[in-house]
Amino acid sequence: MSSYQFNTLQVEQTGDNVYHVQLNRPDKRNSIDDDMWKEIPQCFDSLGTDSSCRVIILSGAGKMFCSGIDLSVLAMLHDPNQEVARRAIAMRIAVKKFQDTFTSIEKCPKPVIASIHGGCIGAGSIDMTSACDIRLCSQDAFFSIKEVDMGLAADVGTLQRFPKIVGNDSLVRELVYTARNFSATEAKDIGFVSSVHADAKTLTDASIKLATNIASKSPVAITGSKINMNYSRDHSVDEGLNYIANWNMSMLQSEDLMTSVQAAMTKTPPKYKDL
Ligand SMILES: CC/C=C\C=C\CC(=O)SCCNC(=O)CCNC(=O)[C@H](O)C(C)(C)COP(=O)(O)OP(=O)(O)OC[C@H]1O[C@@H](n2cnc3c(N)ncnc32)[C@H](O)[C@@H]1OP(=O)(O)O
Repeated sequence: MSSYQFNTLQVEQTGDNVYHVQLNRPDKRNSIDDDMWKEIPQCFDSLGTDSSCRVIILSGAGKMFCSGIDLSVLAMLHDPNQEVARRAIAMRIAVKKFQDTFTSIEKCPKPVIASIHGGCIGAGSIDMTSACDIRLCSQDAFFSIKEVDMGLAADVGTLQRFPKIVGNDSLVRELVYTARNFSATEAKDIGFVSSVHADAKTLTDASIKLATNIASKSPVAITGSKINMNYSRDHSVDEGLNYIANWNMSMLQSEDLMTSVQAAMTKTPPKYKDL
């Protein structure tokens, strides 16, 4: 039995150093209720410091990946008994907490692969998966930046992360303003997902294969790459170069470097210690 126990997430180790986190409210299409908002950061914070974990796969149980925020959570945000300023301050705290949920995925020092099948809607779509490192999907996947249809501007990551991934401002605005569904093929064409697989089974197999490959690499190199790519996305080239120079003044002294060089010279597969 997994040592990770949650109400809304199922976590299991699937092979060497690879963990699989499933959103697990299939009857409610994995919509994100209060528990799930809280448990996602608990889960990713714990896996981030678990030395047996090098790569994480994130998927949804049942018919689809995720149908966004649980609509009852959205409805409950209004407290008519509070006066406007107190209500606004409470709302800000709530939004920041929701944001922190997905930021925990981005801040997790292990690569996270989103494995998306079926619907990927609203908070569970671009918001959550833009915070992941890599996205794979099945042919039946469809995506929608649904927020404007709920009467709100997306506020938990889409408007900040998605444009930097896709790099097509015109299309991003079209998808945000229309909330229209877009297909797996379109997601691949715009560079949001890296590959499309025939069905959920082949998607899972491909996700595990990719995760296993990454998990076989030096964990020092992988975590350093993630942290530095995240930093560089939000800073100038000069600042990014400075950051990696400071990072590598210690990390280049890792035994992983010698292990890798030796493995290359002797043509044997390298074996790295857990972090
Ligand atoms: C501060 C704000 C922070 C974040 C804001 C985020 C905004 C968003 O996330 S916007 C997106 C909101 N989500 C939606 O609008 C999706 C609504 N659901 C649907 O359109 C459909 O259910 C579907 C996802 C397309 C799935 O259709 P289908 O497969 O036919 O299943 P259903 O029979 O419709 O649903 C089964 C069961 O699940 C419940 N459910 C589905 N989605 C949600 C949801 N988002 N919230 C709560 N419940 C949901 C649905 O009610 C059914 O429940 P029963 O009890 O079986 O009736």
